[in-house]
Amino acid sequence: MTSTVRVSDVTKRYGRVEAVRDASFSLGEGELVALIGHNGAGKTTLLKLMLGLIRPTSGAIEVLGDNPAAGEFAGRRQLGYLPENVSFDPALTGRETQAFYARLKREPVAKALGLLDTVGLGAASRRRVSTYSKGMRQRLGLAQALLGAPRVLLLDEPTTGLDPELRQTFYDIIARLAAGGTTVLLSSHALTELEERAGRVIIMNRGIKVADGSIDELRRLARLPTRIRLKVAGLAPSEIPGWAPQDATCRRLNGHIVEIDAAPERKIELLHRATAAGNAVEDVDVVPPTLDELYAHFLRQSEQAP
Ligand SMILES: Nc1ncnc2c1ncn2[C@@H]1O[C@H](COP(=O)(O)OP(=O)(O)OP(=O)(O)O)[C@@H](O)[C@H]1O
Repeated sequence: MTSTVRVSDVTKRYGRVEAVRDASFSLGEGELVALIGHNGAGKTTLLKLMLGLIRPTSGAIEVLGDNPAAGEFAGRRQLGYLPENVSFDPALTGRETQAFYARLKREPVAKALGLLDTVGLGAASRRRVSTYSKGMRQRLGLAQALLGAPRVLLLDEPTTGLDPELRQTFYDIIARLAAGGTTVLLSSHALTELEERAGRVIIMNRGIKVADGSIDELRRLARLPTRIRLKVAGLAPSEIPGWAPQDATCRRLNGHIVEIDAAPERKIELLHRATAAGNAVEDVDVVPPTLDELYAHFLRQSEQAP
């Protein structure tokens, strides 16, 4: 996979605050990567470094083969950015706004206006931005970020304030871009919606990268238990079935459900036990650790590190 972004041993200090400390990672073509972390974890700082808006205190950044902070950054036209708070001139229409940004980026205006349809703003494009809802302004921001078919797309909390349907449209658009080879990096707090969508997750805590991998890789590393939920007939209200392993945590969820925490390597054995002849198991759900739980785990681990 060709790397489009390389962050090597980057530290960014603001006075005594270390916004980013010793961060290193590469992003590849076609990757859809979520950058997650608490407020102040360093996410926006990383995006600004990649955009060349600020320079690292130490370390090096390369975007599309260039230093983004160098005066003449050739890759800039292939870089799309959606800031956390998009703000546009309220007196301009959607079309006028998009045309303005197209000229700034030296892109053909007609093609740029077509992007308004892509983000579902075609019908509202002749209305003033002052009449747009938050979600519509966010779509306009995305249309602006998509100008010039970027090879790298940086999105700062792009789904905040979007309703579920818009979120779906939004993820469909960026998934299509990633499938076409664009590197998409999005910072977010919305962990549940990222779970099935991000191919890779980078977790930041207090400026430090504390985890980096696909959700499956993070699950393997974290070794958190998988919850096995079984619907068992004929149990008394607080009864735990005799076949449940003594050394595993078991709990009752409601009248019928027994929930067992299974270490990753014991999942299959437990399912065998549960479904062995004679057991009254009527249904089973296997619930692996969620991104929320993985995130909490890696944060805890980094806080406990010496
Ligand atoms: N221009 C600045 N001057 C001084 N400190 C700054 C500046 N920009 C960021 N910081 C500090 O750097 C740290 C990281 O900030 P950053 O904006 O990167 O966090 P973030 O992860 O994007 O947070 P959020 O989720 O709240 O947007 C914070 O402690 C912040 O106060």
